[in-house]
Amino acid sequence: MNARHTPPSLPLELDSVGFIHRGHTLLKPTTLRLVGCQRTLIMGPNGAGKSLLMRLAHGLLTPTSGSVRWQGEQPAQAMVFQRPVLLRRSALDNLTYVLAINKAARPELTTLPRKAQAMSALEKFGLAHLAKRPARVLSGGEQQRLALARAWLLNPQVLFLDEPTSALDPAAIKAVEDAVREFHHSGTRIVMTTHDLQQARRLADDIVFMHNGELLEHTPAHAF
Ligand SMILES: Nc1ncnc2c1ncn2[C@@H]1O[C@H](COP(=O)(O)OP(=O)(O)OP(=O)(O)O)[C@@H](O)[C@H]1O
Repeated sequence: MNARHTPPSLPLELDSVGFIHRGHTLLKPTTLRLVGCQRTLIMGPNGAGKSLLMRLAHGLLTPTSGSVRWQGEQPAQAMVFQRPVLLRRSALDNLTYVLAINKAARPELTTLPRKAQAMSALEKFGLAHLAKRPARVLSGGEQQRLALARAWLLNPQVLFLDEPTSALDPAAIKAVEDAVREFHHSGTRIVMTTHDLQQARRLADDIVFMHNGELLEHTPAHAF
């Protein structure tokens, strides 16, 4: 493995994590332990609570009951959404910006000049020829690869991906899946939602199955 960093050896633990909104239980108390440098795919029908579970795990949302904790120091995390949120500037500048705003919190990211790091990430994800193009005019697949390049620069120990391929054609889906493998090989733990069982079989080490705001199963991928 060509690891860029030591993967989080200590697990992420969700202990009876629940989420109630305006009297409606959207996530029933859920206990989940993610250990090692695995690729965990979260599956289930629309409205099952997949994104909710992931946002709670990432810390974007606070549970209304239970707790989310990393045993040990909280690792560096990044998240890629179904529709990438990109700034109104060039592809290259979207990347240099993320390095600039993380300068204080993550000084280790600034060992090389920002532009050189950003260009190398664009090259890695096949976007170097689009460096100067405004990010928001890129195709859906290109935007998703740019979001992945941005996450790559942050060198996350854990990458959360929320249905990153649901709006993409087969070639773009393959590019995203290859990128997920690349993150995994570099030592990043993956937590990703998908509707696509075949994709889960291609990518997952373990699968979490949700239904109606409830975690029904957490199993190794080969047993799903
Ligand atoms: N922050 C929030 N506040 C209030 N309701 C929410 C919030 N996040 C999600 N919900 C609701 O919780 C339910 C589960 O949503 P979630 O997005 O987790 O489903 P999902 O399994 O990811 O579905 P899909 O496959 O359609 O994306 C939905 O009814 C949604 O409207």
